[in-house]
Amino acid sequence: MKIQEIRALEILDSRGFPTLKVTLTLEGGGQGSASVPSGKSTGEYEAAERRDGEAGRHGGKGVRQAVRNVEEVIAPALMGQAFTDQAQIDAVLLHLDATPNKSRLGANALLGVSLAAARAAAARRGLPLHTALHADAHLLPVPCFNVLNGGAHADNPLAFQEFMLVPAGRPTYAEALRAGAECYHALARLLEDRGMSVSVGDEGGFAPQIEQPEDALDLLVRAVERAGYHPGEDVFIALDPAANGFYRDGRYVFGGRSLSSAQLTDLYRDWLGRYPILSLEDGLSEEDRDGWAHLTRALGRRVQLVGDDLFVTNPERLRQGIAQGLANALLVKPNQIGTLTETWAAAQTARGAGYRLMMSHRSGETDDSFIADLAVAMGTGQIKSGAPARGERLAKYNRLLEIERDLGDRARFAGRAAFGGEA
Ligand SMILES: O=C(O)[C@@H](CO)OP(=O)(O)O
Ligand SMILES: [Mg+2]
Repeated sequence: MKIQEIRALEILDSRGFPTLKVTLTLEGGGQGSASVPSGKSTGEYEAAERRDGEAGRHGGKGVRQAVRNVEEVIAPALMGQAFTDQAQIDAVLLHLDATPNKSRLGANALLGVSLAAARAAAARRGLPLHTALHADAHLLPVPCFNVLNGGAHADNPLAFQEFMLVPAGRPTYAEALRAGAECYHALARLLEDRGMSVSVGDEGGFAPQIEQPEDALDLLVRAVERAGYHPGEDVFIALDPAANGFYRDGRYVFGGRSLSSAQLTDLYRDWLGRYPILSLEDGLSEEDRDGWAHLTRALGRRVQLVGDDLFVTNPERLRQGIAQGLANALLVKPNQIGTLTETWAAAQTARGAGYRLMMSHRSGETDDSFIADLAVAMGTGQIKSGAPARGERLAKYNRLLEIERDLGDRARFAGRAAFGGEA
């Protein structure tokens, strides 16, 4: 395939900040577009977004330079060349940028082109994206709904960032989505009954004025029951404390507490006995590698331990972490690394080591649903895309409904097995 044209456009993300959308056209037909998300609680070692120096009229820093890099550097280098596959295109992107963290052209510029190319290639073949990426993909991921927001994603006093409901015990993806939405509404009624705010955070989850993570966990369990589901059978819990956010001078400071790494691990162990928790992401800071090793030894057989900031979807950082016995699952965020090929490589490295995979959105999102198809193509068995409300979150969840319907009898819902462990 030969690339005929690549255009980029500065658009706004779900927080009203600039990001970019790339459209790539192939010679002889086939066009694809992709929009790039943006995180707020970013890991230290994520690939660098290209942002302009000055805050623009949107209040956030623009991506005009990233747009120019797509149109003036990347497009001329790719146009007219014949490519046989995605890996070749991504290799040229890496070569053009030639920095370890994509800071020259910007991981946002590279990813936009990389994903748009995948879409264009699928369109040319007349295939749905998930099928084009992996021919017999048929595993529908368990959706993890972030229904209570804290940390960097909300202005409430809750230090832990994400409290997710995981309807892993439902029979199909569509039933899981329905359960998530019903629990979300039940939670709203519960909060209203208690006179608490139902305003929402960046990912569409509620952000009431609570401070203690245990209060949030209790609310989740009550909401599941109120919606008529069984906690620990139909619906489970996943957490993303995003512990970098409350790590101060070697201690974890939240809700009036100051805990050592070992004490926080003990607290998590206690919660595993009290709440139906299936998954714990970034339970400790990325800097606290000894703590991570201890956490993994202590709880890794009982619960999924996901590395997000810890691994930043980077195959090399993941390899180091695996060698040190850190975590047992990888959070997959394409924009942390910058190309589709490297995202696959990270996922494959994780799989090879027996680590599980959770596909993930960013807190700043667009209506692009690429990660829904990618989750199916990779067979991650898990996806988190925020609350079951707000368009940019539902773009992914609703896309998965279409995929499940289109796969028909071949569709399989990953269910509880996707999380391993005993919980
Ligand atoms: O920490 C996370 O997992 C993400 C997505 O939920 O947040 P952000 O995109 O702000 O890094
Ligand atoms: Mg995270």
